[in-house]
Amino acid sequence: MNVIEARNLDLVFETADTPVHALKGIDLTVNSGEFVSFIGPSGCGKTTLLRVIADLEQPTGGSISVNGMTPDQARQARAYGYVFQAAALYPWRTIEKNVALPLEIMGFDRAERKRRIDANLELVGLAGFGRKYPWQLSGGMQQRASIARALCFDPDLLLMDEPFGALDEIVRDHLNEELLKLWAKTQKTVVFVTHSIPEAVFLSTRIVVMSPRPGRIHEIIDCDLGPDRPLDIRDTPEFLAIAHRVREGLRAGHGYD
Ligand SMILES: Nc1ncnc2c1ncn2[C@@H]1O[C@H](COP(=O)(O)OP(=O)(O)OP(=O)(O)O)[C@@H](O)[C@H]1O
Repeated sequence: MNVIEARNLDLVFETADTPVHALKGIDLTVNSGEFVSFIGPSGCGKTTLLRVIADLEQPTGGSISVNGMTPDQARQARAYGYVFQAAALYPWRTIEKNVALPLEIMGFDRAERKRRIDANLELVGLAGFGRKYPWQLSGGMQQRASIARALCFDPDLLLMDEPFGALDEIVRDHLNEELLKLWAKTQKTVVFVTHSIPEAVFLSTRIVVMSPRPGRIHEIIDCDLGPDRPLDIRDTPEFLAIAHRVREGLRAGHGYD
């Protein structure tokens, strides 16, 4: 089943001076269970495209559906969980209270909230940390908590905007492995924004290479490394060949103007 279907999508931001053509002619289909990454230079529209899927921005042309609905209907049906660049946890709430927030808004009763909080903190490796406050956890743990919050109402689709961009490489590697396991276990569809070629190749089933001004899809690269990907797969010729294709695509799509 198609989870996301974008056709000839356009988005122009009207600004005080010149309009910014953030997305142009985007055609993209994401199928159920895929892990699709958007990669491209800063300002090419990766975040904007993710925000259009999440109904946080309105396209100025073309069409898009999410789970067969408009983005607005999909948002209201809680079709997706969204993970931001920064963990965006409320500092005055404990980790479990932060994870509980969407569940409170959706009206789950106390027992069901507790069941889901425990299950999702366990899933992201934070069992036992529910009573801590965000500032008592490392950056990587805070980002795991924000993933637990996005997963707690069990959406089929996870939208992730550079969730590990601010973390050091060792923590990032570890969370990449954990995310891959979580994806295999839950069978969710993931759309993931990144600047990192190794991260995109390690995680994805397909990589969408974008180019700037206006933001377009330059190329979509299949990443058929199979579901079992230990970190040292990054040293294999297959991995390096895909990384090379992505780098070439980025170079070709970039005007260096
Ligand atoms: N609300 C807005 N108003 C005007 N211009 C905007 C707005 N949001 C984004 N833009 C512009 O649209 C373009 C695409 O931005 P976007 O944040 O999607 O890029 P990106 O590829 O995610 O960048 P980065 O990798 O740096 O996060 C940029 O030129 C940005 O300045």
